Amino acid sequence: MQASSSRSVHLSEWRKSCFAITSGTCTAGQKADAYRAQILRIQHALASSELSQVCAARLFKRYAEKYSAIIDSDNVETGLNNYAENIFTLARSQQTDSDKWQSGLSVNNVFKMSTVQEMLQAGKRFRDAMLTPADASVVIHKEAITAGPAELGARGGSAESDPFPPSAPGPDRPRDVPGSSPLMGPQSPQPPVATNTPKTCPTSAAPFGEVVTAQFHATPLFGNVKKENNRSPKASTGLSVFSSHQPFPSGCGNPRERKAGYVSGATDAFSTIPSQAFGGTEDAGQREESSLPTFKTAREQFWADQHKKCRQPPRASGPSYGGVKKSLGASRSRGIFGKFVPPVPQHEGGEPGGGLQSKPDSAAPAGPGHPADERLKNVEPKMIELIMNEIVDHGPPVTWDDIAGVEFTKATIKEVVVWPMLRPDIFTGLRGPPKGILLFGPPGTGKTLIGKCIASQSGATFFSISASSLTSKWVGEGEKMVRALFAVARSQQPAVIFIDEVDSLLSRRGDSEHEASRRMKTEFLVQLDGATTSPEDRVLVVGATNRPQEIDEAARRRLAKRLYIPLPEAAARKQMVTGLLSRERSRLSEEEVALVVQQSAGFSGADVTQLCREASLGPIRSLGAADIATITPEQVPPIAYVDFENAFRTVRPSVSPNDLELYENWNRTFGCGK
Ligand SMILES: Nc1ncnc2c1ncn2[C@@H]1O[C@H](COP(=O)(O)OP(=O)(O)OP(=O)(O)O)[C@@H](O)[C@H]1O
Ligand SMILES: [Mg+2]
Repeated sequence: MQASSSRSVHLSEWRKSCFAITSGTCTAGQKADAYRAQILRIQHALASSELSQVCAARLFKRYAEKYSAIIDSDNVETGLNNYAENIFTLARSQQTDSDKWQSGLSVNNVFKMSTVQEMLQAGKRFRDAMLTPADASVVIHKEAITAGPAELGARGGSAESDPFPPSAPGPDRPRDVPGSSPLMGPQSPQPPVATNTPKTCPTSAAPFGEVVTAQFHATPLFGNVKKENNRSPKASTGLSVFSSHQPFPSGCGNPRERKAGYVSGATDAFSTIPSQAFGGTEDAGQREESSLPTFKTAREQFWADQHKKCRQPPRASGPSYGGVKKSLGASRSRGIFGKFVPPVPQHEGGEPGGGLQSKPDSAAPAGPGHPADERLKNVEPKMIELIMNEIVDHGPPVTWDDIAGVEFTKATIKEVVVWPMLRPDIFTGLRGPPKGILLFGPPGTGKTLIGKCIASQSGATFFSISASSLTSKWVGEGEKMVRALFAVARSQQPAVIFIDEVDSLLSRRGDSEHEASRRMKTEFLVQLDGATTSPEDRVLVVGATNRPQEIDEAARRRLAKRLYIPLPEAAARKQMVTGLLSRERSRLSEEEVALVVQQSAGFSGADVTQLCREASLGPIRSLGAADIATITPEQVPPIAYVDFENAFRTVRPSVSPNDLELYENWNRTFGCGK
């Protein structure tokens, strides 16, 4: 009964104020009063559970916007241009003494406020005591840390989000009581509780921050101090002073911002997370910090110093092994210099684990003369990074025994790649290794496999480069990429640059060819020739191709060791077949294996592998579909000769006799084998 009568009272008041607002005869001040009254009524209704939170939030937002529009407007007829005073009034639930809604404060006399004076003094002190920007930052933080917690602790919450001083009247200061509305204390369903309102007004911090920042911007040191000030004890004091009803300048700051803050703050206030009410201010501070470059934090200064150090040559580094492909840079924390990956390790002062690993059996020295840096000084860091990504460091290791046949080739490669890496002191002068090797032969004979074996066994930094990695990643700059490649390889020596399908990179230069492509090839030849390298440099280029006749004649000369990788002979095929069958269950007799070897004459290594794969599927095919679903691996029948017979029906040699003749001719003409 009582409740219904109070509701009807509210309703009639509501109607009255609605009429006052819409009548068109009331002044801006009256309208603002009416809106304010409505806002307070909404708060009251919410506190006494007459309105749902959703409904109250919606109404509050609506009236807050209208109210804000009037007090912010500088139109003398429709607005009050008196924001701050009215916010105070709203906060206190009192009407201002000033009938005219004019603030006693002006922009000038705001600087006489003790709080503002304090801030200015603090700024001056910082400026005077400034040693470096980093030091200043430390001071600011220190102050915030030393003085802040006491105040925060006393308040039992965020000083920023609670504009009330500890001395504010207790009952009217609802704390963060779980389940209670942030607007109204749980035990205060009394009409308008003014002290709750500031929580709905994050703008209470905004004008403050704006004034302070405007002053501090005069000195570069405080270029981005806004956030610090908001956090500093002085900022807290300022907020306390502000909320303890000290006058504050009106008209400072952008009314639209204030309005937005007010309205969003109002919405926040209706959420059940009071501490969010001031979140927007904090974020804004962070954004602002990043946009003002004049001030460096200690961390930024540290990074800048580090960066300077990185640029300076002194980096004693031994040659590094290329066990780092992809992991180089990818696993690093790059910090603010994200893109740049130093191509050589930083043993001193570098990031732990960030650089390259030490090459275990590295023979070549890089040493204290920092040759790596010297070599790379004219190379773009981005290109260095791309090249470093071509270093091979993973994949299953391939041993020399995994390569069947090609004994002469294997011996030659050991001679020119492995031993010189092990004993550079012996392999000098005439015994010095060649600068380039060309592996050529029919497809599927193991050229790439040999490349992988060199990568695993040589102990050198192994760059696996394809024409596409030199051209497509850096369109039109292939020439520079080639230069970068050799520069990086020299810095990582001993190094092997393996170029699979080298014909696509070093095909004969033609008239119709694109200029960029020609230039890249020419650069490659220059680098390969060693004109730009010293005789001690241990960089070996290994090219592989199944189209040797297409290689540019100048490149052919530079790839001095041209090794023919022929189709595997019977012994090699046998080694392959037995090797492959040893990993599966099979019941081929010696004679049957010999038959398979005999029948596979003319097969390449890849063909033999394919034959064995096909044969291995024979036992499975003999099973029914139902058995395949249920059978265990052990129950799969072993591979038999009959499976090879069937496989021979589908697997054919991939190299034709005509093709073979071309290779053999080319080998006779240009090859260096026996
Ligand atoms: N001599 C060999 N010993 C063992 N396996 C071999 C040998 N030659 C070829 N193979 C098998 O054939 C596969 C293909 O070989 P690889 O890719 O090295 O041929 P390639 O000469 O590079 O061919 P292409 O000229 O077409 O690039 C290898 O993965 C390996 O399984
Ligand atoms: Mg290949």
